[in-house]
Amino acid sequence: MTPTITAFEASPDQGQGLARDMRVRWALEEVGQPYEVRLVSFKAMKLSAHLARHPYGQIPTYEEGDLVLFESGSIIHAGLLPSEANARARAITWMFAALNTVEPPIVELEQAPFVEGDKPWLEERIPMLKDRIRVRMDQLSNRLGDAEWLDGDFSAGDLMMVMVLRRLEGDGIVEDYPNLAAYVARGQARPAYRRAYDAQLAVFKAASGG
Ligand SMILES: N[C@@H](CCC(=O)N[C@@H](CSCc1ccc([N+](=O)[O-])cc1)C(=O)NCC(=O)O)C(=O)O
Repeated sequence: MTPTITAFEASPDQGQGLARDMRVRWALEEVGQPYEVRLVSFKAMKLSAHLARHPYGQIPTYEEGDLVLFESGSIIHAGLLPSEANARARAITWMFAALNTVEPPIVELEQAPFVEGDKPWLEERIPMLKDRIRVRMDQLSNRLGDAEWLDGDFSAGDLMMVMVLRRLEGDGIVEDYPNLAAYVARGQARPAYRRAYDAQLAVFKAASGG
């Protein structure tokens, strides 16, 4: 049965593959799983039909038969997790590390200008947020060293970590860590990534008449 995911009808990321449907597209492409896409408007995301799929009215969601999932981290195809039990557990560890430890300070930095843009403390807070991110970048860079992926072969842990690090594009932080910049570039060079990126970009181009 072909699964269906949801994605923005017109993504605010201008087709740059930063919205979280990109993670699901990439994972499905990695395992060669064809999928359908239901495009939803911001308005439709908050209506009952979508809220039945996603309690917060967000994207992405994943439907396959009577299975309905939300949370990009959970919608990772079993094919992307190693079959060996310990390696599989470590890949899940790295997924949580990306989503629970590395991504939160990055999202906080990204959101701050929108949420606290008019607050007097913002100017002082931005450097502090960047310092918190750099602590994690230091640790991740030291752990990755000159390895190709975080733990042996490419896994869901790497997919998530690459997508989380991409959220720093334009901040100049990842570029200060050559091994992390090369790690992200390796992820982006994967054929499955390119297919996923091009597919979500095509949606944006169609929506914007591009
Ligand atoms: N924890 C959830 C978070 C889902 C989420 O944040 N979805 C966002 C889109 S991806 C987050 C996102 C949005 C835009 C950009 N961008 O660069 O423009 C990047 C990422 C959404 O639906 N937002 C609409 C809403 O909340 O009403 C997951 O990982 O799936």
